[in-house]
Order: sequence, then C-alpha cells, then structure tokens
Amino acid sequence: MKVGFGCDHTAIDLKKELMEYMTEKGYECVDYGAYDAKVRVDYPDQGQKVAEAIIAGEVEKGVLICGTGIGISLAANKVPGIRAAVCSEPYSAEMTVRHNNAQIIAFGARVVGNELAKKILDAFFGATFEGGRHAERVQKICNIEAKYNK
Ligand SMILES: O=C(CO)[C@H](O)[C@H](O)[C@H](O)COP(=O)(O)O
Repeated sequence: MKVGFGCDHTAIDLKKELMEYMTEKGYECVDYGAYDAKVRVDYPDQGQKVAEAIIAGEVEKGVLICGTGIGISLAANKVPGIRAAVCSEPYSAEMTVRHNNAQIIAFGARVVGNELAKKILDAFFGATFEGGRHAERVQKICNIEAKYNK
C-alpha cells in the first residue's frame, strides 16, 4: 500500500522515523513535506497536499502530523471525500477505520511520543472498514458534504 506523509515544522523528525518504520513493514511511503524543522510552515498546506493525493489516487492513505494533529486534520477534511481523524491512542485509530472508513490518521508531535505514534499507526493500518450500518452513516457524512459543495 502507498501511504502519503505530511507534517509541519513541529514533526519533521517524527515523520522521518515513522516513514522508516512503515517502510520496514513493507509500505511504500511518499513524503509530501515539510522537510526542515528550522523553517516554520503552515500546516494547512501539507494537510491539503496529502488529502488531494488521496483523491487523485497517488496514495491510498495518509498520515498527517502537526503540533496537535488538529489543524492539519481540519485542513485535510476540507477536501471533499476525505475523512481525516485525530487520534492520540490506538483504540480510536482502529475504530476510525472500522466505523468511519477514514483514509487519514492525524496526531500531534507535541502530544504523542514516538513509540505511541507507532502503535497508533499499527492500529490504523491493521484495521478494515466493517461496512453495513457504518457505511450508511459514512454516506450521511458524504451527504452533508455534498449539500454544501454544490
Ligand atoms: O495543530 C496545530 C494548530 O492547530 C499545530 O499545533 C501547529 O503545529 C501549530 O500551530 C504550530 O505552532 P508554532 O507556534 O508555529 O510552532
């Protein structure tokens, strides 16, 4: 599976470590920036890049990291069709795939440590969407989006 990674200046080292971790597990990791911890950047730019890469079919899923995970996920969720979830622990990371069919996991480099971040990725990428009643609920989310994107 191809996975897109994006972050702001707060998470350069964590992103690098997680990309290495996922590459070792056999994932093909694509880096959408940022690249330099000394250069302050705006998290919406990387959130948008990874979200658009998913919609374009360049990558299947995404990992977004800023200081809290909140701003970068808010930006990604503005791209129609994207479901990005902020999760600071593995249970939510698993459930956002099983029940919400989220394509992007987001978290904060100032919130979670490196080893917890790996556990969050294990849970997210190890889960499968359950469909059924959850598909109907996800469709309702899509309907809200469609109503405001005419
Ligand atoms: O989620 C965020 C904002 O909603 C992030 O924490 C950003 O990484 C944060 O805004 C960066 O702040 P900085 O003071 O410019 O480092």
